[in-house]
Amino acid sequence: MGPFIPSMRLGIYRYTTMRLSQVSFRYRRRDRFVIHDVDAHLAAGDVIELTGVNGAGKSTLLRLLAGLAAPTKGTITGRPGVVGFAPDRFPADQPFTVTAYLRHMSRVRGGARWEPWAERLAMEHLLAVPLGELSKGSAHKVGLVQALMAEPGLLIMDEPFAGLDAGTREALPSIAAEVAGRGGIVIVSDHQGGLRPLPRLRHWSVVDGHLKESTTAAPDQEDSPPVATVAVTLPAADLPHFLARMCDEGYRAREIEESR
Ligand SMILES: Nc1ncnc2c1ncn2[C@@H]1O[C@H](COP(=O)(O)OP(=O)(O)OP(=O)(O)O)[C@@H](O)[C@H]1O
Repeated sequence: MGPFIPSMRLGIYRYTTMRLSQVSFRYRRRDRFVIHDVDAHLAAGDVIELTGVNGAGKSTLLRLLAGLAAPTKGTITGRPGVVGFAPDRFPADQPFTVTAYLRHMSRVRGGARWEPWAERLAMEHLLAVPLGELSKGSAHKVGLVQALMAEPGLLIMDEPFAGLDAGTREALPSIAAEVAGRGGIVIVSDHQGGLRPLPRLRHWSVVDGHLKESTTAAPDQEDSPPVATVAVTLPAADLPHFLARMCDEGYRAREIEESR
């Protein structure tokens, strides 16, 4: 244990509830609606898996959640201030190397540190590569780093497992759990069950633009034993490491009040 440091900031403190009320969306006037009357709430610490067939409206819903598109009808409230969005198709047609792009995004994000994420996602060999020359999986990693670098309160990943190498696939559930452990909300569209190792994963499916939350637990959550909640007091400086360790071990852990 390190020395007690009386005050620290983890970046995410306010435990938000984000609400979608009667959200509908169409791309153009006179087009049909592709999202219909969605009511939903997302609480701090939630990790949500989103599924649906091609064209059901998953990416559109994620863009609405991220604030990249505005509902045609209805409202979305309580969106955390920092949103990280890793799109399904990372725009790789820009004339930058990976490093130049991530440096630029870091400046946009107020000097956020991207290097630890590049290291964690084993990207050193990609840093000098122009974006346009990246494989789909490598481009995804760059998209993930730009989404993660600013410690998002809302992290949205659209099909992040597609084309990813095994190491990064294995790292993603821990990363999602860490963001949730800091009080963030994580939403991931995924058909591959990549987040199923996480306890208490919520499951949403989009069917023809309608959102359904499945009431049946994922197989590995069925018959789960009763849970207990404990309070742990520790030096503030140890908090990030402690939360990461708990999340890595499959527990749901988060700070419940600001250190003084
Ligand atoms: N920019 C756009 N302009 C008009 N229609 C669009 C646009 N983007 C998507 N759509 C339409 O909206 C509907 C939902 O598309 P969306 O991409 O959200 O579905 P999805 O579930 O993510 O599909 P996929 O799994 O194939 O990515 C589809 O009918 C699609 O054709």
